[in-house]
Amino acid sequence: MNTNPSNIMALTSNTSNKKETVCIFGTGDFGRALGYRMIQSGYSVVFGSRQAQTSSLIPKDAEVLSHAEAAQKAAIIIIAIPRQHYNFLTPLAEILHGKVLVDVSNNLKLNQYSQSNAEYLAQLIPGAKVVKAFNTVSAWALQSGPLDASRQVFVCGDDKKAKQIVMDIVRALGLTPLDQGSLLAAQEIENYPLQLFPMWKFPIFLSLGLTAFFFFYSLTRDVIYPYVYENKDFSFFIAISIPNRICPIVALILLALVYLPGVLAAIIQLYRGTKYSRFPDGLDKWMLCRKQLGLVALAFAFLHVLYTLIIPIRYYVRWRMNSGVLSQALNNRTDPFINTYGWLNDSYLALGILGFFLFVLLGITSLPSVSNSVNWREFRFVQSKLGYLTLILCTAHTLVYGGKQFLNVSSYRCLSVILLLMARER
Ligand SMILES: NC(=O)C1=CN([C@@H]2O[C@H](COP(=O)(O)OP(=O)(O)OC[C@H]3O[C@@H](n4cnc5c(N)ncnc54)[C@H](OP(=O)(O)O)[C@@H]3O)[C@@H](O)[C@H]2O)C=CC1
Ligand SMILES: [Fe+3]
Repeated sequence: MNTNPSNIMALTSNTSNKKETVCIFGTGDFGRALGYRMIQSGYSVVFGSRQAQTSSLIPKDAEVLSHAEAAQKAAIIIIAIPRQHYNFLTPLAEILHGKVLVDVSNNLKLNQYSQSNAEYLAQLIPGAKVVKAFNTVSAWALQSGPLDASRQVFVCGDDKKAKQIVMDIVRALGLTPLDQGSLLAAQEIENYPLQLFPMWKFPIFLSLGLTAFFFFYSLTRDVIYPYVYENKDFSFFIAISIPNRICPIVALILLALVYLPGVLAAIIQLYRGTKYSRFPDGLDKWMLCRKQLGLVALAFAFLHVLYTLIIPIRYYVRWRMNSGVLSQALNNRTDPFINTYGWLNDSYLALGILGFFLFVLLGITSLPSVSNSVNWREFRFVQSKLGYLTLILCTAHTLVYGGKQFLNVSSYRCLSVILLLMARER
């Protein structure tokens, strides 16, 4: 029997071109895809299958044997079989003793079993060294080459050497191993593929909610009110004017929400007098999705910039400008130049430009490739100090633009439309 330590040592020190033999249990989609890729990378592959016959789908350089025979040929066995069939391994426990078993399995639902698949496997075959890996790459990604899809492979396991061997294989296949620690991490790793943008959910739903709210608010104020009380049709505002009002407000609120949880956390720590206690669950989750909140905010700010840049070419704006000029000419009057207005207008634009510039800078430094190249203190400096400065500049930009007038007019107009609706109901 081909058991362990010396065997494993031999494997790690093997640097010649022809790499060691790897055994794969299961000739399903994933087993075949992995086998194919391993053969390409120079490994010898033996499949362990219930039917020891080659089908045309199986890579032709691979051998197909019974489970027991195949297991004896290699020190590493990849179990490409769904968890519910794992009990067929129990009779093989003796052969599997001391071997590295790689669990690649996924479940159909989040936390489907109380125990992770990898821990279950370790419990079934106590003498084996179980390593969790490969579950986050799909059979499709393995076959379509390393250019597509995610290259990250999360690896965890209790035996350091076994984990190292698996990580070397991952690297040899052109993928990037990420050590996640002991087998306790398996549950989390098994949940990854089942999550759909977990960190993006809250920011996206929140921004959609805010957008809807401010849309109806502006619709009432700028379209319905003039239509009802002044019989004017401003419905075309829906295309540009209203979105351009929504974008900066939502961007600003989201950006503020990036920095609010930090402040709340500090208050909680001061109040409790210690930093060694857990934050409430909601706050914890909120803190974890700050980067995503910030990026959604940046997207809204970007839209606001685009909408603002096209203002001069809008028909409505050109018409208003022309008719202003005409009415001055017709009435033989010249509006005086007011220096204060010049200052107000230019400073609000300058604040907006600087605010947006810093906002983009924040977004860029949150990219992994950039944040990896700065140290923690530099990252903190950019994300916190510059972040607050961005928030201040953008808020000032909005306030100077006339937030006060906006709120007063808005609440008056919205209220009158609501009152009218209520009167109609009666
Ligand atoms: N498909 C994918 O993209 C991914 C799959 N995975 C995981 O890989 C594992 C295999 O998936 P996949 O290849 O898609 O599944 P398949 O259904 O295609 O293949 C499963 C294989 O398991 C073997 N098998 C089935 N029932 C039994 C049994 N009762 N006893 C022994 N062996 C059995 C069979 O192999 P044989 O006929 O040779 O005995 C079968 O081909 C799963 O745990 C899955 O979660 C992980 C990441 C991605
Ligand atoms: Fe603006």
